[in-house]
Amino acid sequence: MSKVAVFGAGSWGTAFSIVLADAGNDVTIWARREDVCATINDSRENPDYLPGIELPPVITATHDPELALAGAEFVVLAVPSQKLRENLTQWADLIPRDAVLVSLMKGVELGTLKRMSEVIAEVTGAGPERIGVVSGPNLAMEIARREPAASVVACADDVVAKRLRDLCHSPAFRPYSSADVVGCELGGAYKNVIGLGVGMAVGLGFGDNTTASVITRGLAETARLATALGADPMTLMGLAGLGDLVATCSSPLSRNRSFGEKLGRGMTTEEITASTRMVAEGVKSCSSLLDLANRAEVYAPIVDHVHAVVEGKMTAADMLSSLIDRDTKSERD
Ligand SMILES: NC(=O)C1=CN([C@@H]2O[C@H](COP(=O)(O)OP(=O)(O)OC[C@H]3O[C@@H](n4cnc5c(N)ncnc54)[C@H](O)[C@@H]3O)[C@@H](O)[C@H]2O)C=CC1
Ligand SMILES: O=C(CO)COP(=O)(O)O
Repeated sequence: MSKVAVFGAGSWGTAFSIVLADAGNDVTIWARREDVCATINDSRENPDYLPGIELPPVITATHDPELALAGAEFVVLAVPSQKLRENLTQWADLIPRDAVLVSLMKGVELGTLKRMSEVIAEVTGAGPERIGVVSGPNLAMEIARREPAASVVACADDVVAKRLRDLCHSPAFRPYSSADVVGCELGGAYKNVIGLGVGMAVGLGFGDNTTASVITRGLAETARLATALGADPMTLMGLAGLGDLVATCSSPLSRNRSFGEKLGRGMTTEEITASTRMVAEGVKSCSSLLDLANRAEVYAPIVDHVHAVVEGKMTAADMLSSLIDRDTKSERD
């Protein structure tokens, strides 16, 4: 049994805490809101994010980071990507020096264009052997219901990747280890943007040919950027690439796909953002991924077009016409 601190009591932080508890660990969740801590501790539920799911007794919640981090062997981070730096800066000095930091987040920081593992390294000074990533087709509500699913746990250090694998292998959750942190993180961040694009097509009333085309060309685009930035292309063919893309783009549970669907039906980004409490990471990361692609001189037409719709510079209908209108080219280019 390991002692794990999970920072973030949203959908995925809470669902992954269930996985960790089912895998035999002692889990303390840090929640930003004290009322969420009280509800988790008293009612064994987190109704704002996972209504109807009973949390195992081994999970407790606290608003005090020091309490959550005391003796923690693993520190799991599950706050919105754009909020990681400001939060982690406050917690960094409290983190035990030998604890492994694990990112559950799927985004790229605006401005710095850093992946979450890079933000973690910068803020805490932890080396690559102390930083892991979990990414795969893991819609929080399905995981919380213990529906069978697999995922990838990546760390540059093979021994630590295997420890992470053991840490979260539960009766319903099967992790595979990998050394490709870059591929897993970029696969996870990019699929959110492709999910927005697919959602737009659904919102416009288009069918499976359109969505399959966006998914497949989205995967090509993801692999193009990720490999240019050092990822193994095979990672993108695996659970953290294709697997996550399929789950996100097929599921009405995906916040990114749902957000895109509303854009496709004509709502604005501001209207949709105001109507939900949950994060759709692609709305911000489309901008940072586009900047990353431009910096690496990688052609990224889907991210470019999704970004234009999110920014209100193009309608979803014009986005799809414009993507089709482009000069034709080889499928492998
Ligand atoms: N929900 C899912 O199915 C999955 C989500 N992820 C990723 O996990 C990360 C977290 O997402 P979710 O838990 O789904 O989000 P969520 O929207 O369900 O919850 C976000 C949590 O962060 C907290 N939060 C919001 N603003 C904050 C701030 N300024 N400082 C500190 N905490 C703040 C909220 O109170 C909430 O507890 C994201 O990067 C997401 O892409 C990854 C896999 C699955
Ligand atoms: O990452 C996810 C599934 O793997 C969750 O997707 P959404 O953030 O779009 O809900």
